[in-house]
Amino acid sequence: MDFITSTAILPLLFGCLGIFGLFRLLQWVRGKAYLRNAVVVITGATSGLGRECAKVFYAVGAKLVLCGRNGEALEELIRELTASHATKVQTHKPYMVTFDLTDPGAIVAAAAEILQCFGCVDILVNNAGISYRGAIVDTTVDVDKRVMETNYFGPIALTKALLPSMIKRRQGHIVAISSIQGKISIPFRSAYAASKHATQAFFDCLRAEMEQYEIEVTVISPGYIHTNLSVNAITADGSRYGVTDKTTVQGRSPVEVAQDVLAAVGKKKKDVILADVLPSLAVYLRTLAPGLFFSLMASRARKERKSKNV
Ligand SMILES: NC(=O)C1=CN([C@@H]2O[C@H](COP(=O)(O)OP(=O)(O)OC[C@H]3O[C@@H](n4cnc5c(N)ncnc54)[C@H](OP(=O)(O)O)[C@@H]3O)[C@@H](O)[C@H]2O)C=CC1
Ligand SMILES: CCCCCCCCCCCCCCCC(=O)OCC(=O)COP(=O)(O)O
Repeated sequence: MDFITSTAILPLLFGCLGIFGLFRLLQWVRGKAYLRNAVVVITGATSGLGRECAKVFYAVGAKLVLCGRNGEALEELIRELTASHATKVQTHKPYMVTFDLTDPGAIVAAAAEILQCFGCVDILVNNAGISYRGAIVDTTVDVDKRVMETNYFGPIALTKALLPSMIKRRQGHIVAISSIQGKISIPFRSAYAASKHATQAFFDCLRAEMEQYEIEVTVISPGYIHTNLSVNAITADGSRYGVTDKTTVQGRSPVEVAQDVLAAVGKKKKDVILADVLPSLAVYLRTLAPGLFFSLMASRARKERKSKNV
């Protein structure tokens, strides 16, 4: 046995590890080359994950178009990016476009401005979004619409405005930052979970339809991230939630998640879950044992109602 181990298994093992390592290295080099000088549009770049994505894409030499509603925050980010010299590759001063994703006219104008300025878009990262907290019975349909407009109709409108130029070039990559709540629905998040399920469905359809043009579609579904998402969430009556939940505080750092987003885009992944074990398992449970999953969610709703005395 010792003889077999030393003469056959170990060299085979090291050989496999070597090939795997080489494969990973090649993947990494190809990913970096794919992103260098690429025109990358990032929505929701003023804060949280979008801001950190801006930093990692900038550092690999992408030509950034940073989008958001707050022009001052975008200017500050551009100042911060251009002031840092911590990268070996040639970087490009980002361009900024301010618009609200709930305004269809502004989206069309923003897309036209970007195309006029850069001639094309290589990668669109649909990151901007808002969350929601509330019971369905208390929530006005206006609130449902606001969440859908920001998280679903806005991103798909921007995607549609940029797609024709990608199709013409037979080149492009659309990224949707969804959520684990695009795969499973948890109580008191109806509008948010619905908007993320719609996102998942739309971009899955898009991926299939765009294959003939060699346009890539990546849907990324993160678990909790420590950002302003919860504090900026809207409630049943449309007011701001204003609280940073414990789950948000305990979430992953947006710096790390942005690195995972960069890697997923560089590898042209189609569908990525960036969550801890329990939420990831919950996705499988929802498919394999839906009855059990629904009981767990009902119990979660009972507990939450009790803790809030509603
Ligand atoms: N944080 C988390 O736990 C998770 C987040 N996600 C997703 O990640 C994405 C980024 O969120 P995150 O960074 O966490 O949250 P933040 O609240 O920190 O960032 C949200 C971004 O979206 C922008 N935005 C919101 N509404 C609009 C609008 N109407 N028009 C244009 N831009 C808008 C905000 O810009 P402005 O400055 O204009 O408000 C801001 O830049 C979202 O899609 C979210 O659903 C997914 C899973 C988990
Ligand atoms: C085989 C055993 C399986 C055990 C499964 C147990 C089920 C556990 C349920 C876990 C639910 C996880 C919910 C995760 C939600 C999440 O990560 O959402 C990300 C967000 O988008 C956060 O937004 P929010 O506004 O809700 O903070």
